Order: sequence, then C-alpha cells, then structure tokens
Amino acid sequence: MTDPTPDSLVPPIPVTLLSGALGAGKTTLLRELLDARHGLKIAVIENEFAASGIDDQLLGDTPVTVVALADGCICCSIGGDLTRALVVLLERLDAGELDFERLVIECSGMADPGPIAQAFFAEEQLRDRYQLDGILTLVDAVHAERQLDRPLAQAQVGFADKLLVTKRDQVDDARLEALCARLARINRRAPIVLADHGKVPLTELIELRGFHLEGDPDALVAASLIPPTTLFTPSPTPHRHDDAISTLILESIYPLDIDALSEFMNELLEEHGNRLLRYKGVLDIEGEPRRLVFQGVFRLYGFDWDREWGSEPRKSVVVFIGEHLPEERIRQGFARATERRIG
Ligand SMILES: Nc1nc2c(ncn2[C@@H]2O[C@H](COP(=O)(O)OP(=O)(O)OP(=O)(O)O)[C@@H](O)[C@H]2O)c(=O)[nH]1
Repeated sequence: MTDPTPDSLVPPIPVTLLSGALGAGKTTLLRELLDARHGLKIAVIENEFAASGIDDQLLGDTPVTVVALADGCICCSIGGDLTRALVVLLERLDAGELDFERLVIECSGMADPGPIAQAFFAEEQLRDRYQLDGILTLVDAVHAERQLDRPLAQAQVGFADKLLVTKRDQVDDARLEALCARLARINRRAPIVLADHGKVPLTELIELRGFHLEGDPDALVAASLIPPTTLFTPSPTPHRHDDAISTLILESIYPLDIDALSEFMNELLEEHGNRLLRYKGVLDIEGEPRRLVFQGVFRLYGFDWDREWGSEPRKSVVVFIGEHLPEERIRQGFARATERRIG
C-alpha cells in the first residue's frame, strides 16, 4: 500500500447514477460519455454487466471485478453488492492500483434508484469519500407512456435530478410534448433534456449538485410554467392526475418557527418518510440571518445553515416528490410553523 492521503484532505469523488427503464438508452449514453474527449478519469459500476455490452469477456467470478476501459476509465461489475464494490474501488484507489476522479453507476432497468442513493448516506466511509452528484433518469420517448404506468418507472423519474429523453427521433412533436408535460407533473424539480443517441453535452451530465445543501430558493425548481402554491392557499383543489408519484412545491414569504418546523418534519418523516422520494428546501427562519437548507431521500435527510440572505428577498421554498404525497398534511405543517411565529 502506498501512504494514503488522510481522508479529510481528499475531495469526495462525485458520483452519477444513471437510471431508466430497460432499453431506455443508458448504455448508449454511457458509451458516448466514456468515448468523449473530456480528459476525465471515470470509473463505472455496472449492475448488469453481461447485459451492458461493454465487454462480456470481462465478467469474473469474484463479486467485484474491476477492469480497464478505453481512455483510462475503469469498469466494475458488482455481483449485486454495491457497497462492496464502492469500498473495493476506494481500496484500489488508495493503493494506487486505480486512478479515477468520478464514478458513474449504471443502474439496472429494474432498479429503484432510491436504495442505491441511500447507500451513499448510510455508511460513514462512503459518506466521506463519495459525494452523490446527481441521478440522471433516461426516459424512452417511444415506450415511456406505457412504462410510466408502472410504479418503478415513475419512481425512476421521481428520483431524478435531470431527465434525459431518448429516441426523440422516433416520435412526433405532439407526443414528445405530452410526455414532457407528464414528466414535469411527476418531477417538477428535474430539467428535461433531449438525448439523441446518447449525445448530451457533458455539462448537462455532471456538476448537478443534486444532493448538495445550497441556498437559492429559485434554483430548487426546474424552469416550470406551473407556479408554486403559497403556504396560505386555503384548501386548494387537489391536483388530479393518474400518476402515483408527483411533486408538491410550496413557497412562502413568511418566516418559519424553527421548533415548530422540526417538530413537523419529524412527524412527517415518521409517518410518511418511506413515500418521500426526494425533498429539498431553502427556508427563511425567524430571527436568523442565514438560510436553512435541507434535502433528503426517504427518512434520511440533512440540513445546514447556508449563507446569509443579505439584500436578497427572504422566502422559503420546499419541494417534495413522493408517492401519494400527503399534500394537505405538508401544507398544513408548514403553515402551522409560520402561524406559531405569528402567534
Ligand atoms: N432511435 C434511437 N435509438 C436509440 C436512442 N438512444 C438509444 N437508442 C437505441 O435503443 C436501444 C437500447 O439502448 P441501450 O443503450 O442498450 O439501453 P439500456 O437502457 O442500456 O438498456 P438495458 O441495459 O437493457 O436496460 C439500442 O438499440 C440503442 O441504439 C435514440 O436517441 N434514438
């Protein structure tokens, strides 16, 4: 072993999860990414090695097989044990046997990205050494309409920081527009980008900072024509559509009481945490010059004080993406946290 640099001095390795239904175009995108002349050393974890077509000859008997790809990238088959693969990559990196600066995990078409994302928060070593940068979900424009009737496909969309619509060349404008509208209802946080045979500018794929705690309230929501609902809208008409997974965005100009808010968040996560795929917020807390930012996946969440509001207008924005979201409950919880302050 070479002398490892202390963990605290090593910047975490950014990780991108590639998700999407079978045949959505994940491998096509991955190949384009690996072939592009960006000079990045990318490690890849495949959880469907044989199906990936990257190189079927590389399958080994050990649970984790790490192989060299073109351009100095490496590929790692995981035999189902993601945590083990992540640890082995670190061990080999620290030992100087491998060299990479980013990691891409291609999830199987049947995988729910939620538990995969959770692996990066659950274990201390993984939390310290890796930083989940973003979840990219590929959506097959030809088959999405039917695929999205299944909960798994909706969850893959719901978890995404960005949605990449593939096979645009196979559908007309009307169909594409209808699909994008549906995707935006399920996940209003994720920008939608078209991927033509896997060709997407690198800037759309990396540095998404989807799991970072950052405090720009307006940046929480993808450019969307649907306005957020203010916290004080009384009994709004529930948004009706057939998809089980949807987005709720709340916005308020009234500061929140931190005690009431944390009480409410604890209750919400206790009662409904397993249905909350992704949630993020930038909050204006009464009496506090800094913004409070939080983000989470299911019951795992983090929060932090971010920069001061300064001269920027103070406001709170929260975004919840979940299955059968308890919209009224969330709305009331946040409204109560402002009422308590008002007295
Ligand atoms: N027409 C068209 N075909 C595409 C596009 N992107 C990918 N494909 C094709 O779609 C098929 C499936 O693509 P893959 O990249 O293998 O999809 P995948 O998501 O990795 O598939 P699994 O590993 O089975 O989940 C291939 O034949 C690709 O060439 C696109 O933008 N347009």
